[in-house]
Amino acid sequence: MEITGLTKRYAKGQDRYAVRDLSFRVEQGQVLGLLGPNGAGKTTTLRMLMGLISPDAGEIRVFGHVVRPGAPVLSRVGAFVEGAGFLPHLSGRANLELYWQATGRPAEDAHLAEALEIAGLGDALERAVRTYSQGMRQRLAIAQAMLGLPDLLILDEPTNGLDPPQIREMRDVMIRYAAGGRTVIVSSHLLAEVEQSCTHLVVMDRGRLVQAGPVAEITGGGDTLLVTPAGGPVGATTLEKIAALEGVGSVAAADEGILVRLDGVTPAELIAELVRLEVPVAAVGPHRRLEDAFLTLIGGAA
Ligand SMILES: Nc1ncnc2c1ncn2[C@@H]1O[C@H](COP(=O)(O)OP(=O)(O)OP(=O)(O)O)[C@@H](O)[C@H]1O
Repeated sequence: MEITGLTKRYAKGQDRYAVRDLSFRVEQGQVLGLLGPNGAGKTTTLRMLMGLISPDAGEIRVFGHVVRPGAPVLSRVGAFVEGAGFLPHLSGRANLELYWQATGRPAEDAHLAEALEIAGLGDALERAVRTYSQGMRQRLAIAQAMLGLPDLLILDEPTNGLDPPQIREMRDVMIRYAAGGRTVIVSSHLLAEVEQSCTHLVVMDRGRLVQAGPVAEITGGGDTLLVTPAGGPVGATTLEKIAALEGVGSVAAADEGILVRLDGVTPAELIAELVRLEVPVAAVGPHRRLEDAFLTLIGGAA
C-alpha cells in the first residue's frame, strides 16, 4: 500500500486540513500502527484507504491499483470501523452470512470458520446480536472485517471496549494474520499495545506525517538500556563499577532502574559483565519506550 501526497479538507475554503500531504508505504507481512493524538487525521486517512471518502489531492495505491470509492481492488481490503451495523434480531452467525451474501462472492470464499474462530464468541454466535455486550459486538465486527481473509486488513481502534485478556488476544490475532504474508494497518491510542503488536509505525499530528519507520527505530531502542536490578536500587559503588566497564558510555540511576548508555559494548556483553560483577539483574530492555518517543515526537502539540 502506498500513499502519496494525500490531502483532505472537510470544508472547502477552510484552512484546516484533516490530512495534509501525507506519504508512506506499507509492505506485505507488516503490521503498521497508525498513531497520533485526537484529531491527527488517522480516521480520515483510514476512511480514504477504505474508499469511503475521496481525497482532495494525492492518491492511495493498493497492490498497484488506485483506491477510490467502488474500486475493484477494495475486494482485497477488509475494514473494521467503529460502530459496525448489525441486524439486532439476528444471530452473530446470521449477520456474518448475510453480510457475505451481499458481497455477491461465493460462500466458500468467506472462510467463515476461520473468521469465527478469531472472534472467539463460542455459543454466543447463535444468539441474537441485541443480547451482545460491547466487546462481543466488537469481536463480531472484527470477524466481519476478516471475512474472505483480505490481503489488507484495516482496523480503526479495534481494542476499544475490549477487556485486557481480549486486548491481548487481539495482539496475537494481528501478528498471526500478518505472518501469512497479509498486511494489517491498525490505528490505536494504546501505545504499549502498538509497541508489542506492530512491526512498523506511522506517527501523525494535525494531519501531517511526523515519523514513519520500524518500531525499534522510532522507540530508539538502540544505545541506552534500562537495567532493572532485582531487590531494589543498587549502591553507588556498583554504579561506578558498571560505568568503568569497557564499552559503557555512561551510567545513571533512574526511578525504574539503571540507565546504561552503550558505547561499543553489545547488550549481551553488558549482561555478561553485570553477572560477573554480581549485579542481581531482573530485566534488561531498551530504555526509550514508545510512550516517551511518541510524546517527544508530538512534543509541543500535545
Ligand atoms: N466529517 C467531518 N466533518 C468535518 N470535520 C471532520 C470530520 N471528520 C473529522 N473532521 C476533522 O478532521 C480532523 C481529523 O479528524 P480524524 O477523525 O481523522 O482524527 P483522528 O486522528 O482519527 O482522531 P481521534 O484519535 O480523535 O479519533 C479533526 O480536526 C476533525 O475535527
